[in-house]
Amino acid sequence: MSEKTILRALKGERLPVPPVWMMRQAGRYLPEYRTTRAQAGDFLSLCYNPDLAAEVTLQPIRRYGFDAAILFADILLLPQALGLDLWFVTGEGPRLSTVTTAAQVAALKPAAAIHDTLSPIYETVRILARELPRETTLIGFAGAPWTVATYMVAGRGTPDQAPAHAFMAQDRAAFTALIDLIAQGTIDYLSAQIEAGAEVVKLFDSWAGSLKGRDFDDFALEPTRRIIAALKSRHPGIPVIAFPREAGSRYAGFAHATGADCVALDNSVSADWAAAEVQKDGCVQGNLNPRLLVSGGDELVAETRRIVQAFSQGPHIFNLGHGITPEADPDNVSRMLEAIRG
Ligand SMILES: Cc1c2[nH]c(c1CCC(=O)O)Cc1[nH]c(c(CCC(=O)O)c1C)Cc1[nH]c(c(CCC(=O)O)c1C)Cc1[nH]c(c(C)c1CCC(=O)O)C2
Repeated sequence: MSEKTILRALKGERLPVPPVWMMRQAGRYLPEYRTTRAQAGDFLSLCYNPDLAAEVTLQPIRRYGFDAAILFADILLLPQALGLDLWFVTGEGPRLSTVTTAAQVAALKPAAAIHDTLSPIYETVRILARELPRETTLIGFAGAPWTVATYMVAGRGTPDQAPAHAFMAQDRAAFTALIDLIAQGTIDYLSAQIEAGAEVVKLFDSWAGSLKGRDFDDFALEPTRRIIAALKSRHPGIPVIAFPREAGSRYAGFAHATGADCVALDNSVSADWAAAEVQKDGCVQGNLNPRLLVSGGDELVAETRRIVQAFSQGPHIFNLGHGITPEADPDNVSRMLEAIRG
């Protein structure tokens, strides 16, 4: 059987050793990333430089032999392509011009215009499709509409997404129009990544946990369902991973309701619960606390083995519950891989 291990797991196959990759595997914990980033100048220049973005995507593959590479880019490039200003403040994070009224939503560019800004990203994907080892799966990605909207409304990351909740409460129709525009842009953006060579796509809904009840249905579940339905009709056979982070009990049934082929789990849910309630609908991924790659030791090995064991009865891709942090020790990643692969 020569099909790539990640694609087999995404089709529902249970593998004796789970395939593995890590959220944020190309990043500041790697000295070679810091060197290339310095060469690019700043983070956004790195994202929009296809040769250097492909280089940093390949670095963790060379060092660790992960089963998947994730395109190096950012979820906030789409808001920039829709007309917002975007910049990164060193040590603080992203800043954007904001969208807080119906008139500002109406003034954004149409989804069809995004390719003018995003075409270098498609070039990165084309380079990677040529250069990756034949056993490595190439994952494209975008933010899910709610998470992207939280940054567009607040102009930055927020602990509780209060500005987006306030916009929603004040003018639900205008907020819905914003979500719809992002969803359409996301469909076009991910389609272009697939056409350039992405074999799997992932939707990051990092702030899904702050949506409750009907708001979760309207702004996390429904846009994800719509994006997946459109992608499946344009690109049958391309698997989609959904990451509704901190969805808690709403992880149950999420794959079924949205059509996702795999649900990525954060580290706040129990692996045993997720094995029973989420994995019964298909492949799962995630759950290791990224803090353990900073602290290492026996706890890292024990937790890694516990997660492998908990998900061993069904389709599973090993991953973290969130991105690896800059403080992580690269040697701890090797220890984690040894605990998985033996
Ligand atoms: C919310 C979000 C963003 N970006 C992303 C999310 C969703 C996942 C999550 O919840 O973490 C997704 C993302 N960001 C990045 C990737 C690249 C692929 C990979 O995982 O290796 C991916 C998939 C690179 C990045 N995106 C960013 C970096 C660090 C930039 C640097 O080199 O200084 C990287 C490698 C910057 C970024 N980008 C974003 C923030 C809030 C920040 C600042 C925080 C930080 O610095 O870690 C927005």
